[in-house]
Amino acid sequence: MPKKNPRKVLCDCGKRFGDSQSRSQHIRDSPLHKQPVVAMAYTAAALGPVGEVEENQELTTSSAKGIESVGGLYTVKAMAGKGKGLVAITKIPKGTRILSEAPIFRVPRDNSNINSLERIVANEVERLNVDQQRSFFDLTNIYGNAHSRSLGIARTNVLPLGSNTSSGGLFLEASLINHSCRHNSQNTWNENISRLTVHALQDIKEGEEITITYLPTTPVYTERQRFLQEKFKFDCKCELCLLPRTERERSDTRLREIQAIDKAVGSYFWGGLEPEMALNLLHTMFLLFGEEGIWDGLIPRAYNDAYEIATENGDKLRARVFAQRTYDARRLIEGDDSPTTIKMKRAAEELSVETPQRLSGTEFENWLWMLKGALTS
Ligand SMILES: C[S@@+](CC[C@H](N)C(=O)[O-])C[C@H]1O[C@@H](n2cnc3c(N)ncnc32)[C@H](O)[C@@H]1O
Repeated sequence: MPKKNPRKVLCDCGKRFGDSQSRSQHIRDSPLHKQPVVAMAYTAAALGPVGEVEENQELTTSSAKGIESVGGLYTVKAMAGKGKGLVAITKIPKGTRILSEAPIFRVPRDNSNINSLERIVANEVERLNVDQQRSFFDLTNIYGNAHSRSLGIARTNVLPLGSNTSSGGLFLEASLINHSCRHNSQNTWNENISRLTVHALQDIKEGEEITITYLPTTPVYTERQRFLQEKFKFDCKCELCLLPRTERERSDTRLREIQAIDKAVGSYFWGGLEPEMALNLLHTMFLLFGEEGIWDGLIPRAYNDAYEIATENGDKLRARVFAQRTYDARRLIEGDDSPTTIKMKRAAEELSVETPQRLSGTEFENWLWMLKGALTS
């Protein structure tokens, strides 16, 4: 595949850059990518009590207004050491939309002026109806007396309304979803329906807790613990963090490798890498995702990178396959109605070229990722 001139790079968040700043560098540095919740300076505040409820006690049903618990798939329960959480009351197949919820109000995520934010939140809370106010004041506040109770609750619970916006939303039910570094679900803001959706990333068993990630990227163990303690005031004891030391170190090595590949692929877009090498690296990244049990938004993102590499090099055959894979992965995580899913569906349809029919299985994958020894198309 001949190398074309470097062009401007488009990040997931919509930002373009034409200089030597790699996409992954931007992701690391950008506050939009860094802050999954209200983005403000960390304030050392006393911990609000989480978990003042009897363990495993069923607490509410998803009857709060504006929430679609799609088919009554979960209930709210007290989770040991975590406060409340959502638990599946039936088997939830991979790709299922578990929840679709409108925010009760929106707040800026990057407002560093606490006084102004206090006023915004106070006004929004005052506008809520009595039921909503009751549910709002039932949410966790990890900031203790550092702010007004309303602002503390907002800062603890606000979720981002997309990755290319500085706006956050307060959700009465999605806010009850706890974190796991090996999360089984993903939250996404769907601009087309103006709702936050939560989709199952894998089959979830009846009785299993529904979890999302609060992490902005895929950091190693010590970085994860530091971030979660600083921003959310808890020590993570998820399946990944509780691995025996040697397994945890192996996981950290894989995560570092994923980060390094992400950075290297970012450098492709400004001319720092040959396309064959970029695709080879992305192939390795997918192997690492599999070993590490990563099924979230990193999957469509990596396929999208491969799609852009192929497109940029005029390689319609591969671009068609990668567009289809990006679309399939987005659909699982965000549903058919999300703007990014719809965009990738169109991209795949527009590339109506035939893929090499004579190849299948490993041979096809070797060709697709331009691995050594692959048959040329
Ligand atoms: C947005 S709230 C989630 C719902 C919360 N459990 C509740 O009862 O309202 C975030 C807070 O929940 C708790 N939390 C979330 N995930 C946790 C986990 N994996 N382990 C311990 N606490 C967790 C932490 O106190 C965190 O600051």
